Amino acid sequence: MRRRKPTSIKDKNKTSLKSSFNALVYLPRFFKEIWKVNKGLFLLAAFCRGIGALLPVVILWLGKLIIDEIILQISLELPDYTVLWTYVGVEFALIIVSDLMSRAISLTDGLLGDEYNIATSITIIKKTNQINISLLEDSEFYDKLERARTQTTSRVGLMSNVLGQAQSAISIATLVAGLIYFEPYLIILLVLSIIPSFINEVRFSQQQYSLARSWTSERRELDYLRFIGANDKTAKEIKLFGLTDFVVDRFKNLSEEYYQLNKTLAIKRSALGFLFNVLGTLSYYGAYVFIIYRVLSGVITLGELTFLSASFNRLTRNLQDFFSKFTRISESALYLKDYFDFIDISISSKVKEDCPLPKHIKTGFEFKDVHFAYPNSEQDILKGVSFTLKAGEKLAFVGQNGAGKTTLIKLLLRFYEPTSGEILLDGVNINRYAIAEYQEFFGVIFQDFFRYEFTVRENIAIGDIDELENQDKIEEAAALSLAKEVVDDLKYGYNQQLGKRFTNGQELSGGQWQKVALARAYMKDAEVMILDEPTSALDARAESEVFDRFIGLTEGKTSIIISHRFSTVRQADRILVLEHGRVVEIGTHEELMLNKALYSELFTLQAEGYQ
Ligand SMILES: Nc1ncnc2c1ncn2[C@@H]1O[C@H](COP(=O)(O)OP(=O)(O)OP(=O)(O)O)[C@@H](O)[C@H]1O
Repeated sequence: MRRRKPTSIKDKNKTSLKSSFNALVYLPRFFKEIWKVNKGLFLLAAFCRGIGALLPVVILWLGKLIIDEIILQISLELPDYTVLWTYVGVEFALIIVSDLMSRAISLTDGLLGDEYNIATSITIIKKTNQINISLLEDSEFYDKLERARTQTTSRVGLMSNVLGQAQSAISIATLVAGLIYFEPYLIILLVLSIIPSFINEVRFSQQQYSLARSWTSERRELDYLRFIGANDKTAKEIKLFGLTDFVVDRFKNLSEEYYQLNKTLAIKRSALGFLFNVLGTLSYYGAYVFIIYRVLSGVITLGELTFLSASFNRLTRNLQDFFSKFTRISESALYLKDYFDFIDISISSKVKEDCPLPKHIKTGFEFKDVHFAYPNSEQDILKGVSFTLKAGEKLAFVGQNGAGKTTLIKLLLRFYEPTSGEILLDGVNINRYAIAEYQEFFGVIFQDFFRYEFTVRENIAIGDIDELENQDKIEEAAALSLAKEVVDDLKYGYNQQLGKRFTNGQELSGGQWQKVALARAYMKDAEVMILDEPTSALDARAESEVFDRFIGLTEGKTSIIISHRFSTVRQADRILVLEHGRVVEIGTHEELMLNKALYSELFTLQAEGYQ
C-alpha cells in the first residue's frame, strides 16, 4: 500500500485556521444542548463562575486597603485597628468563598460533563441505528462517526474551557478596569507584554493541529499496527509467521517521520515561547519600575502599588492563558462540527413510506430487474436480477463466492437500495413500508453474525430482546439450535458471561458461537426466516442437524437459505443459482438436475467428493 505523503504544515495552516474559527459557530448549539441536559446544574455552574470571576479583583483591592490602613495606623498616635481587622476578616472570608467556588466549579463541570457525555453517547447510538448501512460503510463518513464517538471527552473539556473563558473574560475586564482607574498607561505595557506570546501560541498550536490532522490516516495506520502487533487475536499468526520484525519495522518507519516533524515543531515552540516570555517579563518589570517611581513621587500609595503590580502580573498570566485556551477551543470546536454533522444526517427516505405493512404476506416478494453497485464502487454486483419468492416458499440461493447472494439479502432487508429496478412485497415497492416495521418481518442469521460479549441468555434473547426474561422461550430456542449442549457445559449456564473482555468470561469455539447465534433466529416467530450460511464452523453432524431442524421448522414459512451444502439446498422448494450477479437458473432440484447446467455440475462435483 502506497502511503500518501502528508502535505506541508504551512500549506494547511491557512485553511485549518479558517475552518477552526468557522467551527466556533457551533458553540451556541453546543451550549443549548448542555442547557437541555440539566438546566439547574448549568445555572449553578454559571453562577459559581460569575462569583469566581469577580473575587480576584475584590481580594486584590482588599489587599490594597489593608496595606494602606496599616500605614495609616502606624502614622497615628492613637491607632484604631477596628477597620484593619474588619478588612482582614472580610479578606479571609472571601478567600474561603473563592476556594469554595473553585471546588464547586470543578464539581459542577464534572457532573455536567458526565451527564452530557451520557446524553451524547445515547444520541450517537440511536442515530447510528437510524442511519443507512450504506452510509456507515463509507470510509469518510465512518471517520466522522469515529471522531464523533471518540471525542466525547474533548467535548466535555471544551465545555469547561469555554465556561472558563467566560469567567476569565470577566476577571480580565475587572482587572483592566482597576488598571485604567489608577494608571491607564499601564495598559500599553500590558498589550506589549501579551502580543508576542499570543502570536506564538496561535501560530504553533495551529501548526501542531495541522500536523496532527494531515497525518490522520498515518496515525490510524500506526494504531492498527500497534493493535495487530500486540493483541491476543493476532498473536498466533504473528508468532508463527515470524511477523514481529515486519510489524515493528513498518511501525518504526512510519512513526519516526511523524516524530521528527513533531520534534522540530516542539523545539521551535519551546525556544520561541521562552523568548517571548522574557519579553513579557521585561514589560512586567517595566510596569513595576513605573509603579515604584509613581509611589516614590507620592502619586500613588503603597497599597495601590501592591494592587497594581499584583493586578498587572495576574492580568499578564490570565491573558496568556485566555489566548492559548482560545486557540484550543477553536480546535476542539472542529470536533463539534463532526458531531453535529453526524447527528444532522437526514434520515428521511427518498420515497414516501405511505403503505401499511400487511399483517401476513399474501403473495410474496418479487425482484424486478434489480441492478446494484455498492456505494463508491464502479462494479455492478447485481446485473438485472429478477425472481419471485412466493408466500410460504422455501428458496435456496447457491453460487460461487462473491456471486452476490448475501447482497441480495441486504437489498431485501433494505440495508441498501437497488441502483435500478425494484423489489416488491405483495405488489408494492418495499420502500413504501415503514422501514423499522418492515425489518421486523425478518428473522435473519448472517454469515458474519456478531459475537456479543454479553451473557448466553442475552446473546440468545437478542433475537427478540423483549423476551429477555422468558427463560422457557430462551431454552426452547437453544434446544432447537443445538446451543443447549453448549450451555449445559458452561459453569454459569445461561448466565455465563461470554468472551474474554470481562471478568469470568468464557470464550467459545467458532462452532459453539454459531449454535448460540442460531438460537436468535428461533426467538421470534418471524414472517420470513433467512439463514445465510452461519454453519461453516459446525462439525458435519451438527451442520446437518442444524439445517434439518431449520428446514423442518420453516415448513410452510417464507424462508431463504444460503448454503454451499447441496444436500441441504436440494430440500428447498426452489433453488436460485447466481453467477456473477445474474440469475442463471431457478427451479426445483429435479428441474435443475435435468437442466444439466451450472447447478447439476456443482451438485455432481460435490456428490463425487463425498464418495
Ligand atoms: N460492503 C461492500 N462494499 C463493497 N463491495 C462489497 C461489499 N460487500 C460485498 N461486496 C462485494 O460484492 C460481491 C458479492 O458479495 P456477496 O457477499 O454478496 O457474495 P456471496 O455470493 O454472498 O459470497 P460468499 O459465498 O463468499 O458469501 C463481492 O465481490 C464482494 O467483494
